[in-house]
Amino acid sequence: MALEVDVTLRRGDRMIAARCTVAPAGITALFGPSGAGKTSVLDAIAGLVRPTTGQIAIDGTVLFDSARGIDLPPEQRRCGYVFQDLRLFPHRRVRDNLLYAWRRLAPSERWLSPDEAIGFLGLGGLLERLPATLSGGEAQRVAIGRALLSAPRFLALDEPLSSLDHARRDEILRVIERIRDELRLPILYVTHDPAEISRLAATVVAVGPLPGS
Ligand SMILES: Nc1ncnc2c1ncn2[C@@H]1O[C@H](COP(=O)(O)OP(=O)(O)OP(=O)(O)O)[C@@H](O)[C@H]1O
Repeated sequence: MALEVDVTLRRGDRMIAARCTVAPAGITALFGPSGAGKTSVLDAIAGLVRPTTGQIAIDGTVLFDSARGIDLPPEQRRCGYVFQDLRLFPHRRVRDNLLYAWRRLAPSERWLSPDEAIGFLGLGGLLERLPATLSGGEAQRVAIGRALLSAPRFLALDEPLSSLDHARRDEILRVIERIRDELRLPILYVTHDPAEISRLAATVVAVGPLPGS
């Protein structure tokens, strides 16, 4: 499944442009300096911010088309979004965070079971914990698990290593590589770190302001 994105969007007084094809398997990195608009582009793809113009489609399904007035709500886009600040539900235990979207899916839409996700991410010992008691790496794995259990067509990871120490970064990088290689899910990966891009062998898409804006 290829995700095709060609949009412009307004943020405050700036216009941001993004054009990319996210490959069916592998990692596509949205790269650019702080404030370039990378998170805004993920938000637009996920359906949280409405672009000014353009189209977003995945495998023939149009998620957004300004000219045709198509703007699918987030839950129909099936974007597994892992926010930079994770946004785990603080009052729900890990188990209930993981199952939040999964419980709302039709059984036919589910392609991963909770047991598979828990095993894949090594979350078995954390299920009764509240998010406030988790380490940064554990919380990141729970957020990735919650996204995977929402039966996504693709995963969007916003600077997933930014709040982690060196050892935890390596752990999460290995998780992301296994999602790429074993689950073979398209991954859109926001970073401003060239080392992450070369380690993940990602295709790079530059995000920046529209010339003249
Ligand atoms: N809700 C908003 N209203 C107005 N301007 C915004 C809003 N959100 C973001 N911006 C502005 O839009 C621009 C792009 O922000 P965005 O967070 O998308 O950049 P980024 O490339 O992800 O940055 P970072 O790497 O620092 O996370 C910035 O100038 C930011 O100040």
